[in-house]
This record gives sequence, structure tokens and C-alpha cells, in this order.
Amino acid sequence: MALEKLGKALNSALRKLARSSTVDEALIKEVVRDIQRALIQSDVNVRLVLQLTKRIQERALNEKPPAGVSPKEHVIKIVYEELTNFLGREAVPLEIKEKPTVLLAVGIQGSGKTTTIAKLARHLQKRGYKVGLVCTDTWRPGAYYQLKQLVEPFKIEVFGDPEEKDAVKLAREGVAYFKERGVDVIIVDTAGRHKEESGLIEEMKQISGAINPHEVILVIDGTIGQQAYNQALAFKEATPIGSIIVTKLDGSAKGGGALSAVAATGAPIKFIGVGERVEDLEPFDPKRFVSRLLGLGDIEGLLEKFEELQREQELKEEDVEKFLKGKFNLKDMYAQLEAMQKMGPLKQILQMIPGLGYSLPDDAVKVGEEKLRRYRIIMDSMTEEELENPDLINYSRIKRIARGSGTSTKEVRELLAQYNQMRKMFKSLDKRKLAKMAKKFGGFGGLGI
Ligand SMILES: Nc1nc2c(ncn2[C@@H]2O[C@H](COP(=O)(O)OP(=O)(O)OP(=O)(O)O)[C@@H](O)[C@H]2O)c(=O)[nH]1
Repeated sequence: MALEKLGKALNSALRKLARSSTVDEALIKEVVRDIQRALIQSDVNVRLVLQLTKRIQERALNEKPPAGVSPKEHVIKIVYEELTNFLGREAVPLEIKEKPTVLLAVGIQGSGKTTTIAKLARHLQKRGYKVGLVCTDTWRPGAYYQLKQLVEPFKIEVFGDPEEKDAVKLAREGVAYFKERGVDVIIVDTAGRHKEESGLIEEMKQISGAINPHEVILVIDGTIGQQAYNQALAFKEATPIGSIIVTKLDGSAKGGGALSAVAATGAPIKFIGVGERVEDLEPFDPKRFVSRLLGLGDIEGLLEKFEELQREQELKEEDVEKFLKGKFNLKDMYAQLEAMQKMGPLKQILQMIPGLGYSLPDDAVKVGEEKLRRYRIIMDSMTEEELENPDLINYSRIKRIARGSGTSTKEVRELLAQYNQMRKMFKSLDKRKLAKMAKKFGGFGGLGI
């Protein structure tokens, strides 16, 4: 998870509130101090931290909770709101309005730019856009091959010529090439050799003048912490159509500093990089990010992920409901397992489920393709009634099902065990936290109040 350490520290500060019987001035001040410490440890600029925590303290001490809201909930809501504002308040999504939309990506060497372009291309492809990539890095011929290799599995085409020395020419030709092929989005990668922002911005201006992009995206390395401020500012001043992607937020101790520094410049952060794999890119939404960071759960994110899946898989709304409520039979389980295979690591999904916080179970419900195929065969030998209500399956039925499907009783039992495990897990989630969270996305399921 992005900023895991900061999240844990903030979560434990809020848990103090959740656990206490009364909320008084001393407690509020203690919690505010904990928040200060957590943010400073994550390299957030001290001046910004003080401004933020002062606001939290003032509001927490002076504002009266609205009717129906407990003082605890109220303070937590204030912390949530202020942190959200701190990181930019509203999500600013990447818009693909015209065909083709041309995006120009810039970033200092090692910022993760090439990887990020591959991630962005895949992200857009998953949403149904046909994407073409143009590599204009004339300094590092390897960049072209690196990009090609990253997107090869997804059949995304890369235009480039490692022999060519004129980056502007490459950019112009690449855009023309993909325009002719009718792609929806063209992403132009640039060289990252520059040691300073000035060189980077100069090249951006030159290429930009040649291809007239809809948006220039700056890729910033999240591990540089609050130093990101200067990079983001210089960029924002040079381009009116700039957005930012902050990378390497997985495992970075300074990620909080980088995110808040970029947000402080007013440049919109549209995505964050949370790992080395092509799938590890997340649209950045301050609200959702903060609620996850604080361990409040991310029901919105979860639902969106399901929506995405639904588009891919025609998963019905009632299936999503069943999944969330833990009411499902063997057929549903099969559909869910199949769905999960598509959705990527289950851990990421579970992390979004309110209430699970940090004690994530192992990937208990992730099964391989081969196993799924075996499950299908076993299920084909069950009666409709058994599929609807697996509790009916006794030992003699297990034997018959194994024989009928040409599998073993061990495998049948394994399938049933998996079903029971999943059912139990989702049921316990449901009971503990989901009901509260379901009321409104802004609930505080993760804190048990
Ligand atoms: N952990 C983690 N690593 C990342 C992330 N994004 C990129 N990286 C890694 O950062 C390193 C540099 O990434 P590149 O994409 O090669 O960097 P670049 O900025 O394109 O570098 P140049 O092509 O030289 O300009 C690689 O090892 C990437 O795998 C991320 O979000 N998380």
C-alpha cells in the first residue's frame, strides 16, 4: 500500500480517539501532536504540517458536532477533511475528449517515467482506448526497447528509432504515424537525461511546440519527498496544461512529503505509482486516498473496481451485492474466483474493504487457472440444488461427485473448504463493519466506531 507507514501512524492516532470514552482538549491536543509527528516523519514540510494541524486543532476544539454525530466521529471527520484538502481536495481525472488525444510525458531520469507511460497506456487500454506510444529519447537507445518490452504483452505499439538523433522530428513523425492509424490516445515519452528542471522544461517546450499536446504530464519520483515542490512548481509555471504523476509511493518513507508538496503547488496529481508492475498505477483521488490511508476503508474504490470488472465481465449488480454481503452459493463463488483472477492480487482488493485495515489475510481466495478449471469440472457433476446450497453435500455425495467428475474426494472437499472459507470471511466482514459503511461512504468502519 502507498504510504503504509504514514497510514499506520495516523490510524493509531485516530484509534486513541476511538478508544477513549470522552473527547476533551487534552486528548485532541495529543492526537494532533501524533498527527504532526507522523506527517513530519513522512517528510512533509514542517510549515505545512503546522498550518494543517493548527486548523485541525482549532476546528476540533471550536466546532460543535452536528446532531446525530458523536464528538469522536466529528473530530475524525475533521482530520479526514483537512487531510483531504491538504492533498488537493477533489480528484482531477485524466480526460480523453478528442480522438486522438495527445499526451506528452516528461520527467527527470530515474523518476520512473518510462515505466509510468507503460502503466498509463495499459490503464487506458483497459478502459477501451486504443493507445500508441512514441519514444523520443535520443540519448538512451535502451529506452525504446524498455518501453517496447513493457507493453509487448498488451499488444500496444511503440513508435521510435534508436538511431535517430532528433527528438522533435521523432515526436512529430510518431504522432503523425498514430494519427494515421486512428488510435484514441498517443503518449509521447521524452528523454529524462536532464539533471535540472530547466533542461527538462526546455525540451518539453520544444516538443510541445511541434506536436501541440492536449496535456503535458510530469512524472515525479515520490521518494524525493518535499523536494518535489520545486520540480512541480517550475513545471506548473512553464505549462498551463500540466498534470502530475507521483511514482514509487509503495514503500517510500517520504511519499507523504512528495504528495503534499505537489498538491501545495496547485498542480493536479492525476495518478500515483504504487509498484513496479504495469498494473501498479492508481488514479489519484484525495478523498479516497485519505480514507484508505487512515484505515477508514475505501468502499468507493472497491465499487469502482467492480464496475470496471463489470464492464469487462458483465458481472451483474446483484453479484456485487452478494459479494459484499457474503451471501453466495457455489456458482457465485466460482464467478468471484474467476473475477478475482482478472482483478489482480486479492490483497489490493481486500485492502479497499472497509474494516480490514492492516490485518489482511493471506491470499486465501486466490486460485490458479488450472484449479479453477478443475472446480468447474467438479461443479458440473453437482445438482442444481447442491450448487445453490452446498451444505446439502454429505460424504456419500462427495464420493459420487468425485466419481462423476473424474476427480478425487480430496479435490471435492477442497472446493467445499474454499467455499466455506470465503463465505466465512465475507460474512465476518459484513457483520463487523460493512453494515455501518454501507450507510454512507464517509463512515468510519476501520476504527470500529
Ligand atoms: N517500487 C516502484 N518502482 C517504480 C515505480 N515506478 C517506477 N519504478 C522503478 O523505477 C526505476 C526507474 O524507472 P524507469 O521507468 O526506467 O525510469 P525513467 O524515469 O524512465 O528513466 P529514464 O528512461 O532514464 O528517463 C525502475 O526500476 C522502475 O521499475 C513505482 O511506482 N514503484
